[in-house]
Amino acid sequence: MDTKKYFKDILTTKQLSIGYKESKGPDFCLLSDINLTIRRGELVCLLGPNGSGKSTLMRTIAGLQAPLAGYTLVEDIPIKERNFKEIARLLSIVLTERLSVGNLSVYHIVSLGRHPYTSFMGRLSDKDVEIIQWALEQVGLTGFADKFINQLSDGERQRVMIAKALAQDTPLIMLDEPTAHLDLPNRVEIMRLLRRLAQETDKAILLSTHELDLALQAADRIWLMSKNEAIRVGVPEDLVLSGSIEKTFENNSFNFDRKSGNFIMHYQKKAAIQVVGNDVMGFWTSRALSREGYQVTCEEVADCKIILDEVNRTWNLILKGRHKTYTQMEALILDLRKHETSKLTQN
Ligand SMILES: Nc1ncnc2c1ncn2[C@@H]1O[C@H](COP(=O)(O)OP(=O)(O)OP(=O)(O)O)[C@@H](O)[C@H]1O
Repeated sequence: MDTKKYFKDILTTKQLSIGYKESKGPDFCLLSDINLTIRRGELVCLLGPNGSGKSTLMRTIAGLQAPLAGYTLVEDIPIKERNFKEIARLLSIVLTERLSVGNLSVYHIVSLGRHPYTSFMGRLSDKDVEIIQWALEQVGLTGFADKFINQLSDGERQRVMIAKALAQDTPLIMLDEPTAHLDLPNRVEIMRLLRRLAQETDKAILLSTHELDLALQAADRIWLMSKNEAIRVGVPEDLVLSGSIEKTFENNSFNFDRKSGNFIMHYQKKAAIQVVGNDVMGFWTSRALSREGYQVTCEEVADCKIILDEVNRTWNLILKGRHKTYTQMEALILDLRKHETSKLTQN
């Protein structure tokens, strides 16, 4: 592998300030002094809560919105010194909006990606045709070329837009929330596809997303945005271990659990309950009990424990000296609720 090429910076921001110019009064500056780089062959995920400025940053980097200060270099030249055609050969963008051009074929849409290379008449050369076919192949849509956009699912439409970006043949592809309208299997597929493309085509791919879980699994690096704070950059594991992810998504209703990589909802806390057994059944039993508000522990709790039998899939509840065996979690939960209600009545 040509490692020099692999680590080459495609895009760099220098003391960039992003925000909005106000007609009256001072500018609305979201963040200043942003210094970031994207390298060839890497998938970078831009993460952050709603309103932290992800779209504004993406638009500013792409030159669609003027920075308040600073500038962006694409392949070492400031983007503002490049003309439209040059930029279109360096950087392609897939935006969130759903395509509303139902009467265009998949092939036609993907061929628009060749625009920066075709003549004024837009005639496609043999090379253009070859690249369009390659792009369709990359996203698994070879047999879809003649289909109209309105005949496709959301996942397929998104792949068409990625194929168009591939046909544009730019070293950097930017995608604003590419998984926004998709169900879980399609979200995973799109992330897997983008990761593979970054690795195999040596392109840099930058995407903004709310999919923390997928980003942690797929990204080479994460740009972590939160309001009025410098963007934190790092491989996912460094950002998790340093507590940055936890801090960014801190909330009264839930928290990010570093150990499991999951968000844990906060519930009203009831008494402690001991769960004996920590296999798969133990995991799901603890989940259900936490949702019910119990503080689940593996420490001894004398008058309230559940012993799991993984082999027979039964729950043995020992509550205030009484024993009862359950074959369904639901029945156990209902009994615990009854117990809580009777405690309240007694009080
Ligand atoms: N055209 C605009 N003029 C002024 N302020 C704007 C404009 N567009 C967005 N903003 C403000 O800029 C801030 C960042 O918005 P932006 O859309 O960049 O955030 P985001 O992280 O992409 O949010 P989301 O995750 O909800 O898409 C918000 O406070 C928003 O209200």
